[in-house]
Amino acid sequence: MTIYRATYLHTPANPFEADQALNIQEDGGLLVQNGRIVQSGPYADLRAAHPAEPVEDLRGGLLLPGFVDTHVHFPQVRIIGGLGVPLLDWLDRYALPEEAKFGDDAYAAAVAREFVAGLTRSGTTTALVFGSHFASAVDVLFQEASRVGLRTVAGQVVSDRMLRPELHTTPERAYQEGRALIEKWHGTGRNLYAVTPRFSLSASEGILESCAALMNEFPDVRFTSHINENLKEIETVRELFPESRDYLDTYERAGLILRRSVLAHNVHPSERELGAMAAHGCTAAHCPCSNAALGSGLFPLKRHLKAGVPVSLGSDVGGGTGFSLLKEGLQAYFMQQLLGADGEPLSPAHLLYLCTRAGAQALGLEGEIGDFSVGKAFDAVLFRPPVGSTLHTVLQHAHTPERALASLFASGTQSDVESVWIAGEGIYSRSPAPEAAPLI
Ligand SMILES: O=c1[nH]c(=O)c2nc[nH]c2[nH]1
Ligand SMILES: [Zn+2]
Repeated sequence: MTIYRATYLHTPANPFEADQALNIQEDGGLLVQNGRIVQSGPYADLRAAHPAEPVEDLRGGLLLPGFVDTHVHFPQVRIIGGLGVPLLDWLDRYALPEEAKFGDDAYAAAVAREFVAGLTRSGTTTALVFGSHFASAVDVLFQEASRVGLRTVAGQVVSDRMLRPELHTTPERAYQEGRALIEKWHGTGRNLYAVTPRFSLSASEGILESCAALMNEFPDVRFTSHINENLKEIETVRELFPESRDYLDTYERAGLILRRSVLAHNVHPSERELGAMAAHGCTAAHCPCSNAALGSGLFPLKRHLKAGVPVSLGSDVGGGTGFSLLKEGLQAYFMQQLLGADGEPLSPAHLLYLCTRAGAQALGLEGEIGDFSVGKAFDAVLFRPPVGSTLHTVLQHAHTPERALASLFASGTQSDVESVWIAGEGIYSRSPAPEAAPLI
């Protein structure tokens, strides 16, 4: 067993529903055995109860539950930063040409290393991942995730129209390849499978039916796709599905909207769609940096909350601008500020919840991860800014841990992550800063 001694913060309750949802231990202890938290509370109490156990001293930083990114694209790491165009042009110009390269397993393997490293060194310990259109590249992704130990929920992306021929499949092939991947990876180690049609614009009814066949055959696999991101996209989907009431209905009619479904974006929902998502318990993955970068719009968080739709956060790399969920939290906060009276004011507790427990709930993993309650896996990220950095100065002068958390969201980056654990296993540790080179 090990006692982790730290200032830790977590949200065992939902701050959108309960006051005092943020739990803070200023000099806290977490006793971890076989990767699980077995006792928590003030460090002094834990030490008194376990005088002989080794202690990892993590003071001087903030220890948070590992982040859960509920929308991120594996094959888009190398194209982060395609700014200045709306969604459909961005897909044509940046995303799809890059994704076409993933028929080459060696290329996919190189990017898989970059992708998994990008997530883990940002403090993300669980991710719902849009895989590749190529089944073998998805296999490569799961192999890399397993090597590192990242909790990965991922699937083959399927489409049969309007992208480019090499990215298209057929309903029969989508079913066969999906089935083989599920049998190999779903429930293997820390991996789970998510059935993943790209979006209704590129998916015929036949493809959506093949997705539903997989969901019915494997009742525990997750489902993810995109919805209501961009006005031109929504109009095209309306023309392609004249029988459907709205965008959500294209998935709903196929039986794909369930408690285990996560839909990215939902920037422009109707009231009917929000009501139906709430009724099914389906989550909206809010991707604020991507929405801002692609000019998709301002996410109506207040309407989601009022309707009772669960909301989580996604980085949406590469429409998004990087892997750090701190930045997504900050951008979510900005967006709600900019919405004025229509915005939902977000506190540091809301931001932490969105980065952690909300994602765990979206994926049906709230019994396992998402906060530091006793019994959960020790998935954690230690933010300890380098001495001399501005954030280090700010944290030293923060009056309370809650103020420090707000400052971390305001200006924390990947380089402030010192260590990351998944199920008690150290999977990332920042190497010490290199000696400064002499100027002359
Ligand atoms: O942000 C997005 N990124 C994508 O790759 C994509 N594909 C369909 N719709 C999408 N939206
Ligand atoms: Zn996306």
